[in-house]
Amino acid sequence: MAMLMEKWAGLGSMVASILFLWSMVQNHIPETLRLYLTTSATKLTSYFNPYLTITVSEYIGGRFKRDDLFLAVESYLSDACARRARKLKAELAKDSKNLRVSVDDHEEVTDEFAGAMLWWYASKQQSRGGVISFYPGEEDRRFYRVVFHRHHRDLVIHSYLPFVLAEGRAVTVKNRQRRLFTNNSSGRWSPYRRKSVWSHVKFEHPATFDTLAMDTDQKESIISDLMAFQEGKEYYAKVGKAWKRGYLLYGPPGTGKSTMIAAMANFLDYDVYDLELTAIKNNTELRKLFIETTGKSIIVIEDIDCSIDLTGKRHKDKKGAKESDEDEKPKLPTDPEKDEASKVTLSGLLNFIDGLWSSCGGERIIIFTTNHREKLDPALIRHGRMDKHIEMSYCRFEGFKVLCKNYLDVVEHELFNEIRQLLEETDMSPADVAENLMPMSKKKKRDPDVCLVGLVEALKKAKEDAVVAKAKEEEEAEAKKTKEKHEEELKDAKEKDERNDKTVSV
Ligand SMILES: Nc1ncnc2c1ncn2[C@@H]1O[C@H](COP(=O)(O)OP(=O)(O)OP(=O)(O)O)[C@@H](O)[C@H]1O
Ligand SMILES: [Mg+2]
Repeated sequence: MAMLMEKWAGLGSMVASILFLWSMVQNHIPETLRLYLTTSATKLTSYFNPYLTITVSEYIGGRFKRDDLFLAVESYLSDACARRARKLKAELAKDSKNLRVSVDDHEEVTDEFAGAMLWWYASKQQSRGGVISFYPGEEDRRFYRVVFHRHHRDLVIHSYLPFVLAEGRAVTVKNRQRRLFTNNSSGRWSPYRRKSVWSHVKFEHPATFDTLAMDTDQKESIISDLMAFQEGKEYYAKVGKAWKRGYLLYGPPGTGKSTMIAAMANFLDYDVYDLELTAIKNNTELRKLFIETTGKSIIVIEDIDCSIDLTGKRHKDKKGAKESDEDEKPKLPTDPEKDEASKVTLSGLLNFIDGLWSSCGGERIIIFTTNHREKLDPALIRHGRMDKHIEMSYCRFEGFKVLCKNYLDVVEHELFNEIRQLLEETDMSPADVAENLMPMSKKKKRDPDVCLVGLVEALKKAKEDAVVAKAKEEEEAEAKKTKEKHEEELKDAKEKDERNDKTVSV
């Protein structure tokens, strides 16, 4: 035992001496020789070692921004490989409500791609002693390193790494907190802060296509349209069109236009830009706002007919006809030169939709909503600008069944036949139907029977009101007609009298 101890002690002192000697040599041999020795050692190892290594560092070049590939690798490994790792770390991702679990430093995870085995390590490089840096990441430079057999060199560089980049980006998009943007009035724009033109809050609307009450075929058609758009990157590039699509949602108030936008955003996982046209002074501001939007987003202009007067001006101007004076809304000049400084023009808006500025990226959906489609300029809503026109209509039985299931968990009821009949005969918006299915008074609680009886009563009342309103309307129309006829007769009589007077005087 004593001999063994002695041997170990001797070995220890020998190692210590070698290390000391090596540090002395390092300090005293010239820089070039040291470099030469290191390079030769690397060459020698690589001769015997068939494995290659690629390092992906956290900060490269512009030190303020984390490298895109690094972030993608981090997301990819957390999503695809973390289950195989035994040392993980968890953190609350920035801008996100989710916990993010990723592979911890010095932990190895294996991955397989097209028959090739790959080993990933996460690690960090300590900064040179005592340096306090202003730049983020300067103290601890984190990196990921992938090791693979040199046979797979081309596969890894040309296929695997691009695959990791795409997958990692997709995971990042999936996990991000989506946002609802609204445009600030230009008085609040700052020339120094690029992001001051839009303000945002978390987008947390719970609407989905499952909770949306509407005709099933129409719903299916919208969903397949959205899916085709989302997967259509190559197609749009092939036909030479900007990767964007326009939807016009029209219908009476409370029929679910805004809810549909939220359902679309949730379905596609997109951000929403709610563009308030009345807060914009001119086309230049409109253009700037558009440039500041990002891809994977829905740009919405709600109640387009109310925000600004865009109705039929092009036609009137073209024909040189007089402008109608019934409209009290602010007038929209068609000629940009005339009032460039103070107005958003129709042509400005058309340019906006046509994606003249699509050089700043694709994958955008533009949605207009209106209660009065007929009031809009046909140029604004022609196909190519608003590719799909979606009518949101009054609640019919199919829509009612969706609401009934969502609000009351009821799929069958003895009152359904009566309700079906009443819904065919009465125009009631889904918002009003929903209101009847969700009574907030304590007395009624959420008893489905009580709610449905209440709905039947409301529908009957709406039907009676509609009959009364129609009768009144007809009465008014009749009275107007009689009045006009009477005026006409008076006018004729007056003219006749005048003619008679003239004949007498002659
Ligand atoms: N088709 C629908 N499916 C499910 N819920 C609906 C539907 N339509 C309306 N609602 C309910 O009614 C409320 C109002 O709907 P929403 O704001 O989407 O109507 P809108 O068509 O945008 O109305 P407006 O024209 O006044 O803007 C929503 O909160 C939603 O809960
Ligand atoms: Mg709305």
